Amino acid sequence: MYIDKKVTAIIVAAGRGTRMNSETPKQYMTIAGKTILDSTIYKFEKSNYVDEIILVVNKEELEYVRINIACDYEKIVKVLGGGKTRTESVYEGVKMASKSGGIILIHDGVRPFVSYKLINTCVENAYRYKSCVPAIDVVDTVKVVEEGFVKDTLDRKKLKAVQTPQAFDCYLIRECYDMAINESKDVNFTDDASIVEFYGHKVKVVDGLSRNIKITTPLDLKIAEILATVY
Ligand SMILES: Nc1ccn([C@@H]2O[C@H](COP(=O)(O)OP(=O)(O)OP(=O)(O)O)[C@@H](O)[C@H]2O)c(=O)n1
Ligand SMILES: C[C@](O)(CO)[C@H](O)COP(=O)(O)O
Repeated sequence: MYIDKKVTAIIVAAGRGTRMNSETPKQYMTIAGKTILDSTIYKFEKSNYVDEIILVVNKEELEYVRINIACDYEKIVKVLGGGKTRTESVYEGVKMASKSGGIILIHDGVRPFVSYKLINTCVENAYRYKSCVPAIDVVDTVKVVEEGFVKDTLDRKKLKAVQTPQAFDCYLIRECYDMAINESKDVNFTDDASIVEFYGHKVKVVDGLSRNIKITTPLDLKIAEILATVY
């Protein structure tokens, strides 16, 4: 499909990886000889649709990343310092990318197994619908638990587990993020689409990929080592 808009990928990698329990932030851990962050950036560098990449990292690592990582990629146009939460880190990228007039992809730096096809699908659907997220079916039964007892069992047929990249028209995501940051600091948004939904916009859902895991825990790292032998 011909996309007559600039496509900017924001890769957020400013987290500390507390659930990984490791001194080195997980995005700098190595799998199959490459850091997780390098493997992630590579997918966007080689994507036919992506024109430029904005990388968001911890402020303390800015210099290191600029010198040792960013210079290896032609599409990285900016390395920015992130914030205390994922939302704050994404916002730094959104403020910069929204000047492009195009499409913004927002991706976790710790999802290196994203495919080129999924990136394309998200861009194409954001071009058409302004917002798009990839999602997979939930395989467990999900319950609402309060004070150690089940309050409710949710209808699994209606549930999806959402991944990144999440793709948006740049003006829409900028407007929603501006409002969220300025007005709703108490709301706990765990992904970017939630912010767009919160302000009443529809979000298109496309099929995600089981292998597109977010490397979060030591077990995920073991799974990632196996996935890296195949993808
Ligand atoms: N302040 C933050 C927090 C998270 N992230 C990024 O958002 C993605 C998804 O977050 P998560 O897996 O939760 O990473 P961490 O915050 O590092 O992990 P934890 O919650 O276990 O500390 C990661 O690429 C992470 O680096 C970020 O850019 N800025
Ligand atoms: C954005 C996300 O990856 C979608 O599944 C997820 O919500 C990030 O959550 P985290 O709390 O930063 O791990």
